[in-house]
Amino acid sequence: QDGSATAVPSDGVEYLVSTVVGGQTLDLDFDTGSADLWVFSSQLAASSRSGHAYYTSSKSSTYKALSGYTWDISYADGSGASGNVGLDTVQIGGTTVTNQAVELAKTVSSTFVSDASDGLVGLAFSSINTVSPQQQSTFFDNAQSSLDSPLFAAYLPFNADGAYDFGYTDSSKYTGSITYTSVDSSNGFWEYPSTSYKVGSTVHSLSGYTGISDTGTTLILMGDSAVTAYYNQVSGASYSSSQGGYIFPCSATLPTLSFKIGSTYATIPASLLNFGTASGSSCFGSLQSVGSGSQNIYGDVFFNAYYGVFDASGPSFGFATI
Ligand SMILES: O=C(Cc1ccccc1)Nn1cnc2ccccc21
Repeated sequence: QDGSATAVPSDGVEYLVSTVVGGQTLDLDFDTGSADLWVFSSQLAASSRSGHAYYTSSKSSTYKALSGYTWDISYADGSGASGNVGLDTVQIGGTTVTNQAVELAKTVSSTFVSDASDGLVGLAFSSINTVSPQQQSTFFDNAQSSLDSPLFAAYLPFNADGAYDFGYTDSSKYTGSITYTSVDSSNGFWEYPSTSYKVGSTVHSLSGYTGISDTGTTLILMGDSAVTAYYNQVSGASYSSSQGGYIFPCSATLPTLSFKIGSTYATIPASLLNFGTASGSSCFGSLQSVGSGSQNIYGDVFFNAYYGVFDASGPSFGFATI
């Protein structure tokens, strides 16, 4: 059944959604860049659980263990988690899935211990789910048959409560029309061609590049050529190895950044491209390097400017100004 769940900004790093798993409430990070639903669990060492709500399978009357099933995920930022698997009822807003694969963490990397979320809800394609010996389906894949339309949407306004809508798009959350582009799901991501960008009004080619809509990434991550071209237009900008990215004087004037999603440019306003104070009078850029490869990662900063629609029919990705 269609529904909407509130997404609350946390530390400016992620948006958390209150989710009920087997009657137990956890604040989960919705991640369109991965496909595992995993939770902090009673199987974690107490030191790893500190500061977190966690799931205890023995306290759920609807939990069913999947004997011998395991999961082990590594994310592009070097973090990771692993554990075992069961089935339980998961409620997100007004949408409920019974017999959802719930991945119980036995280990989590240090970044998760210090992070605010109590686990993740993967909303990429189930083809990249890590459960073995039988891959499991995402919450969205399992929910689709009960939704009016096989889609979900992310509304993540800057420094304000947002929402994930399941089964419908909410015209009160965006202006103008939604522009859609075909998605190539062969890598398991919501991925599409992204072959040009603009720094201010200057157009640059990015031949062969794609973009990924990834709510599990905070910033906008692009190839080094784009990142260099952008910060060359910012007075006093430099790469700081100690800060782990490009910084600039907080007083600097920033150009806008636009990039093609399919054939339509999305434009990120200068205000969103200053991620905030790095140290002293230096500010950290919202645009950073993705490292190697030809996939740009359009994270939460993109969704601060655009309502994003993830439509399984096609599949396609749509965006509209918020
Ligand atoms: O890993 C990343 C950021 C990243 C770094 C380097 C290259 C490409 C992307 N995002 N992410 C997406 N989903 C995540 C889930 C957990 C941790 C990080 C997550």
